[in-house]
Amino acid sequence: MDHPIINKWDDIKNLLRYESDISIISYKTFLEKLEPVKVMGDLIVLEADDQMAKNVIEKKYYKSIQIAINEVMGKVYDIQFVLPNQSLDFDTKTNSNNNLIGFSNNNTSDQKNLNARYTFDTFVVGNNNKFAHAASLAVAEAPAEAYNPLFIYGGVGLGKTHLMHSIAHFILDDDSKANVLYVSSEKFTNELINSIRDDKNEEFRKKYRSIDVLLVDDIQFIAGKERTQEEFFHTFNTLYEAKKQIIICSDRPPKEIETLEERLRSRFEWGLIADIQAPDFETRVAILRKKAEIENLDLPDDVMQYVANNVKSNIRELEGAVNKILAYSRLLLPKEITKEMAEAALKDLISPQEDTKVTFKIILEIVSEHYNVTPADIISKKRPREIAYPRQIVMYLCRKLTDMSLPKVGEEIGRRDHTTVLHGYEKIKTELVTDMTLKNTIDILTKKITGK
Ligand SMILES: Nc1ncnc2c1ncn2[C@@H]1O[C@H](COP(=O)(O)OP(=O)(O)OP(=O)(O)O)[C@@H](O)[C@H]1O
Repeated sequence: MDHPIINKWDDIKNLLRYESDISIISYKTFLEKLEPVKVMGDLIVLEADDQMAKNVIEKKYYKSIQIAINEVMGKVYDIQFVLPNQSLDFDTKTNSNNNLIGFSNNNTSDQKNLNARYTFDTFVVGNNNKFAHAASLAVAEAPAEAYNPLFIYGGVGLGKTHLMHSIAHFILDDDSKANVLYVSSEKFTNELINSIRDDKNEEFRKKYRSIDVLLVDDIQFIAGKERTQEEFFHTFNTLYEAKKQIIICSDRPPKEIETLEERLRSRFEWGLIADIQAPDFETRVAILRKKAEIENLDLPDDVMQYVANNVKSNIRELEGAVNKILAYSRLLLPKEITKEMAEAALKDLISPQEDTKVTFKIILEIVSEHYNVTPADIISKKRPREIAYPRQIVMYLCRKLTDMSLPKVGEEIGRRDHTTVLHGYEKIKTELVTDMTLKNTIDILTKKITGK
């Protein structure tokens, strides 16, 4: 496996060993042999020594491990534990879209490319999402019979992906052999580009046209891409005519996706369109309560209300706020979470936003998340390609999207010599002329950064 966590695994283990409340005997008995075997988006798979250790770790140490990982990697991951005999078929391929780093499990790797936490059970239903939730459940219970296609739209971080994964899990729980495929439109586009490049168009078609349930996330990104739209149109028709279920997500309704071909737009409107709005205060508190329950956290009511009152429009940020409070509480004594502590932990998050201008920090965060490296890695001196490359992308995007001078970008990124920044910028610019996959990725990153 090729992922930054490998180099940092000893630091994580040291935190568990020396800085947590875990006794040295427990550490040696259960945790010492724990090793990362795969990282997939926000999910880390850890291999436990044996069944007994796995059971105990799952029950008692999940949170401590998650916090230690967060402290070292600067990101909260979900964790899944496996046993050595559950070994999977490894490769070192990076799937930039789903951040799949680690194993490919033959034909089922895409099916497994689902976040185990995103199920109907963990989804809180409120006024903002009850229609989309009901529609998703109906589709999950009767694929291709209830509504086809199902088109879900809503703003950033409001639960569209969570609902899509819930549908996929529900269908797979019912029939583990169902051919369910979840992809983002970025992955669809990149696979198409690669299949054309490698003369494997037939394989691509075969893969996408033999699916029982196709879930495509962020469809708005295919707008303006003629060849992708053409291919998706035929995929859609083939599946639809074969009575297979199609579920599509977007940040806006079909009629507002500019440069989307009319024939696709009308197809997206054939079935049911359901929207998700920002949650109201009560739903935000209910989501926090659910998170506390699932993760066994002791979050006092006044803390939940403080967070819900201040983080309003994005559930990912709501969760991020809780994770920040947890990380903060771990560093301080007493560890008991209070409203004062929450205020201190969230002061950067909650202080009035300067403006919506594109900043270095936004570029850094979005690029690191996309390439599954930490912001700290990007501004470090490390040189492996999986870090150096996203660093060059950050340099490129800073030049393209901000008015920062070369020396200023150099300063932010920890390079005194601004010619390094110029070199990074020029390199990506040159590659963009011939590399369509990179172009697609840059387009998507730009849209995420600028919100346009
Ligand atoms: N109703 C909900 N109940 C519980 N958790 C939720 C709910 N809605 C969203 N979340 C959580 O918020 C986070 C963001 O959700 P998700 O990734 O599904 O958003 P999204 O709409 O797909 O965002 P994007 O537009 O960025 O792709 C996830 O961790 C998800 O579990």
